[in-house]
Amino acid sequence: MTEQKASNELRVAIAGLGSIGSKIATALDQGIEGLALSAVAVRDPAKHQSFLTSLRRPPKVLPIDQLGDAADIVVECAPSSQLRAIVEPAVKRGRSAVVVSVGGLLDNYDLIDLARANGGRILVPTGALIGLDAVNAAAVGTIHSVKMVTRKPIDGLKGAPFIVQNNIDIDNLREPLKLFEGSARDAAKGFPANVNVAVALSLAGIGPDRTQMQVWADPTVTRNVHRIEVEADSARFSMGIENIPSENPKTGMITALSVIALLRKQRATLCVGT
Ligand SMILES: NC(=O)C1=CN([C@@H]2O[C@H](COP(=O)(O)OP(=O)(O)OC[C@H]3O[C@@H](n4cnc5c(N)ncnc54)[C@H](OP(=O)(O)O)[C@@H]3O)[C@@H](O)[C@H]2O)C=CC1
Ligand SMILES: O=C([O-])CC(=O)C(=O)O
Repeated sequence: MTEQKASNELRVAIAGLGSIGSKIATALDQGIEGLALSAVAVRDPAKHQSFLTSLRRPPKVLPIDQLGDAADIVVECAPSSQLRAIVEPAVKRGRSAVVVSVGGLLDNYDLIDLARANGGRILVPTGALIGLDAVNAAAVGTIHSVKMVTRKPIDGLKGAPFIVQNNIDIDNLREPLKLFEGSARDAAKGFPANVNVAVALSLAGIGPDRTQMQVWADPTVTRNVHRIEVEADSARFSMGIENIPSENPKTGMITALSVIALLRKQRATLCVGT
């Protein structure tokens, strides 16, 4: 049954309460103008019980496919394997889905048509990256090339399918090793928990096949480092960000903050940046 709204607040549901989802839940509980946390979905509710009861207004705990019944905006922050199960029912109901496992969108691109047909929306935050406003703007004109280089500490790359399938030993590295060079689409297949940022960049710009990417395992860095070069008919720009890893070493701390900033914009009177 559809939940009745108590006010004109936008109801927000969160799928996944890991390093990103728990920060968003806390921010919503502390107060974001015009928004209220209505529901969450987790794999193991018992594990998150004490966190949820510590919130001032504990949300409902629902199965992931029911979040769209209880919310206007569903925020996906679970592993990309769950992306479809979270986003499909939400956009079918005409809801907005905020997607952080952006790489998973490439294998589920029909969700965009599904959202369009049902009045839903898919919102991709800048996440752990920088400057998607400039890339969006440049894409209104013509972008000639987008090149990105990602360097991560060893702990942030362990277990990536590309490393496992190619039997690459990164544990004993003493100097940086280029693991991958190719398209953002192929990078997302090989490093699904590491290069969502490259897919977001590609969707803002010239697409996952033309966006060029390198991935390095770098024992000399302690942060997730992303450098980007864009060549367009309106501008040439270089961008860089050095993310402090969160409690999940693969995920930069700024990712959750980017989603919170996106949520703040939903009802803010003053919005800055595109
Ligand atoms: N767009 C971007 O810039 C970035 C995107 N990401 C991506 O964001 C996503 C989330 O990252 P992060 O928060 O660090 O990941 P975590 O591993 O910290 O958290 C994932 C959460 O999803 C939950 N989960 C797993 N399976 C299910 C399920 N079937 N139903 C409901 N919940 C489930 C986990 O539950 P439990 O706690 O029980 O294990 C956990 O709480 C990842 O896909 C990551 O790759 C990361 C960094 C940047
Ligand atoms: O946090 C980061 O620096 C980027 C990341 O993991 C991703 O894009 O998946």
